[in-house]
Amino acid sequence: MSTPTTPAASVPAARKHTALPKARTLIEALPWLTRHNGRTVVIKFGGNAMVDEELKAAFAQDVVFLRQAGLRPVVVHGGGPQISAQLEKLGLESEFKAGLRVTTPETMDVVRMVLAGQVQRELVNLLNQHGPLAVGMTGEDAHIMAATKRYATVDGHPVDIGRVGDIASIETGAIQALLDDGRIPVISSIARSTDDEDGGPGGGVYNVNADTAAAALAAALGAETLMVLTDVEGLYADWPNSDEVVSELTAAELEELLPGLASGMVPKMEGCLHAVRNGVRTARVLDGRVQHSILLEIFTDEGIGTMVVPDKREGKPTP
Ligand SMILES: Nc1ncnc2c1ncn2[C@@H]1O[C@H](COP(=O)(O)OP(=O)(O)O)[C@@H](O)[C@H]1O
Ligand SMILES: CC(=O)N[C@@H](CCC(=O)OP(=O)(O)O)C(=O)O
Repeated sequence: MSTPTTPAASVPAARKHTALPKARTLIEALPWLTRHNGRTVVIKFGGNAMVDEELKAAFAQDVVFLRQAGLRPVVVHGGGPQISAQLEKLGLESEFKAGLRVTTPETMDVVRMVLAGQVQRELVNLLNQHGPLAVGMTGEDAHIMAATKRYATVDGHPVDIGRVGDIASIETGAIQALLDDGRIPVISSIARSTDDEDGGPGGGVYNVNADTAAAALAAALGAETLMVLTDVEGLYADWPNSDEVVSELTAAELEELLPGLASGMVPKMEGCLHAVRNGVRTARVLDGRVQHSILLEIFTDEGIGTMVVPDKREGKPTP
């Protein structure tokens, strides 16, 4: 007597669940998860990218996702438009020279109040909707960032723009301790002064461009990646005449382009150059107006924006 068999046609090749596409999406991210596990990522969130509530909430989700996926995200935030709005409310004017805010001692008080008391608090609160993760600090805390006076270069000449600083040194201890503890540091771009003569109102601290601060921090932390979120798609090759985005360029190529760039992009691209010249594997400028731009950039092939990579002799970047 022969053994009964089930007709082959009635055996499904593989049982498919309706949620299978979700599993596929997760599995697609596996190589990226493996590659970035344990790596530090510094994310600069620009004031111009913080335009609406949904975007801010999506930004917070992305950062928390990175943390839960085993990366070590650090947020450095800007707030230029928010500072300008507060100055206007107080009847004070905003003036920029070579892309840097002219910062009187009075302005410095407003910068500090808005960045540390308003923008940073908002980001910390958004991140902490997902758990006790974010801790906000300014560069003054635990000597994280020290700065010296910075002059703007206008028509080739140095111009005094008040309490604007350039990073002189960074102590990463407090940030590393927070990262080791599973927290997400959120840093405002204010630095303590190392100049001796400081004192009086607004004395002792400097207003640092947030792109500059993020790049310096990325280099000091030995970050894998610096991500700068802003309100354009990336670096436009021929701004403002065309919207063709430069998708990738080397440090040497960027160095050549820098003198021709307009303010706004200057501190970002200078920061990207500084980062990749100082050990950061890739520096990217992303469109912060695109929801989940961080996840799209880190976990998919469809990288968006502009990526700066080191020159070949500086080491091969991770894609
Ligand atoms: N080559 C360029 N490519 C893209 N944007 C440029 C370029 N040159 C100047 N910009 C300007 O830089 C701006 C981004 O810088 P900024 O306003 O300081 O943003 P954020 O607040 O995100 O730091 C863009 O909105 C654009 O107006
Ligand atoms: C010296 C200087 O210009 N500091 C900036 C700091 C904030 C910042 O950089 O904010 P965004 O990233 O949103 O432009 C300012 O006062 O506007």
